[in-house]
Amino acid sequence: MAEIKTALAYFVKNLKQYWRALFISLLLILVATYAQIKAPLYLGDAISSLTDYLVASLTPGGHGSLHDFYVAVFSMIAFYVLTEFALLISGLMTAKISSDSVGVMRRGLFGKLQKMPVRYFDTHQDGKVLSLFTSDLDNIFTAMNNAVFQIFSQALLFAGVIWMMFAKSATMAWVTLASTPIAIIGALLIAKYAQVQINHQQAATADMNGYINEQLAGQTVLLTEGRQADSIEKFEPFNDQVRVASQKGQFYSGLLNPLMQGFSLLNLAIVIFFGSWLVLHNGMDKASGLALVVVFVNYSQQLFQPITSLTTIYNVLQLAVTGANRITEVEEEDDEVNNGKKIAGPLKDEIALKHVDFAYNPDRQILKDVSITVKKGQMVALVGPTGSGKTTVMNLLNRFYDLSGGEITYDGTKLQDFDLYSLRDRVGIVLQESVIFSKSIMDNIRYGRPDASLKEVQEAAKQARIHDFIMSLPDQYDTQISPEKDLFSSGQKQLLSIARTILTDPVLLILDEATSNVDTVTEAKIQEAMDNVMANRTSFVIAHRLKTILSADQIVVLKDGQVIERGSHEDLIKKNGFYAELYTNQMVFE
Ligand SMILES: Nc1ncnc2c1ncn2[C@@H]1O[C@H](COP(=O)(O)OP(=O)(O)OP(=O)(O)O)[C@@H](O)[C@H]1O
Repeated sequence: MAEIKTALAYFVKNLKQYWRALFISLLLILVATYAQIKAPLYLGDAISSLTDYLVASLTPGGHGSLHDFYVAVFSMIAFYVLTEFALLISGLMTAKISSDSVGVMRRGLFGKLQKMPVRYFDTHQDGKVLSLFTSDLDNIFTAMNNAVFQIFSQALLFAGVIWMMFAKSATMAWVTLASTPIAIIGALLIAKYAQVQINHQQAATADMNGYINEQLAGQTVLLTEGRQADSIEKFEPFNDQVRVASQKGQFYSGLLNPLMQGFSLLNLAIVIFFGSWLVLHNGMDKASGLALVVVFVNYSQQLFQPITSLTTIYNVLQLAVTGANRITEVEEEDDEVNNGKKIAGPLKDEIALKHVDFAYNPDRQILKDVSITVKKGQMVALVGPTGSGKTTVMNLLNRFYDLSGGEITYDGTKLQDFDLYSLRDRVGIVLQESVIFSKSIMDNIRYGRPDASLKEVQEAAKQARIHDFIMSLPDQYDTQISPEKDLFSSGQKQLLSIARTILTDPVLLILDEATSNVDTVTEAKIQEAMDNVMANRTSFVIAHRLKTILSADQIVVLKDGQVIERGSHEDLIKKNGFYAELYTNQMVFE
């Protein structure tokens, strides 16, 4: 019940701006339903007036008139045309309302994701976040487009037909309704079984997608290790699960229509048989009797249409309710906290981490009492074994997470006191894994400063040592990059992100040195590019190749989240501790 309440609240929120169109659309359905249940009455009139005419014509000396017959036939046609016309317009309006409102929902969800803290993306699989857009919003669209209005129109039709039948003849109405309870129970049972199978099918598909995702992500390892046959063999059970579940789902859903057809025919037989019997034994005149049976034959068919539709819709609605609940869950997540009012300006003095403690999860502390000060224009290098917390320090400087203890200050002001976006505007980050967007090279470089001119972009690319490569491409800076057209090696991608960072001219630079194996020429270029971007800039560098940080003003050695040594390269070598050992080991392999 709570699920339905949440889903309703979500729909009301996103549909309220369309209330006028919705109202007109529902009104049209009302008109269509009224015309649809009214039309059989004119069919009855037509038959009875035709019968009267025939009887009169066959009586010697009598002559009948076809006037009433024509009126009835034209009225019937007019009502059927009205039905279809109103349904057509309402259908078109529904399609527009559904696509517009799902567009609003999509925009709302996408906007919400942009405001989420990094922690949310750490703890949620990309595939699951994406399925909110692909699967959940699609289910909502299907439900809105096909189901929501159908419920209204079919429920109205069902009630209207029953009302009309009783208005016309209560006895015949009871005869027509006699078999419907069994039909409704049968339809509900089938819908319930079909739902169970659809749930199985969805779960099996999610498992299979997870497996495919993992295998595709690890394709290179899979090929190198020659595990293709094993990968295919392990895929089979997942595939089988989906196949069996979808077969069963289709079987139960497929049963519904024939079963309802069967009930409808049975009902038709009852109506014709008992109807004729009643007419014959109730002393009704033949013309009216015949007309009454024909009218009820029509109603009996109209009665079964809503039962079939409503049970088919049930499954569609179920999926939409689940989708709306999943999206609401995301929308209710807290936004990234941004209470600070101060606007970060150019750095005057220093950035300092003071006794910083931090944990991603409460049960495991990552940083313990870390203190680092970097003066304006200085370069601090962070070194340490893998998992020692280097990237974590960088994440905190950009306020991707809040601290558990201690503080980080920017010219003496705590990071929380700054407006988050102004702070991040001042910070430039070059990550190990460079991010490239499906845009032109030009737009990729000026991603952080979309108004930059070609000259400025080229200057940044020159400093980043990637300009010559770009100029060697046929479309140069207009070259479009896409996942299918991966022109850059990982080293070149890092040069491109260095160019992007140079262009934004950040006050504080965070640089995570690429660990990927790049050739020596590219490595030298990366080094030059890094030197260029760091020149006269306050910077934090995570260094993996220690020879790149020999000139750092301060080297901070982290181990298990704690600072164990600090000083210049010479100081640390003299100290002959952890850093000296690390350095000596690397030099042996260089
Ligand atoms: N988002 C996260 N959620 C939970 N734990 C995390 C998260 N990111 C990192 N950790 C954990 O924090 C610890 C420090 O990780 P971090 O990435 O800061 O190390 P690092 O020194 O940068 O390592 P590397 O040199 O391998 O990049 C690791 O034990 C890691 O498992």
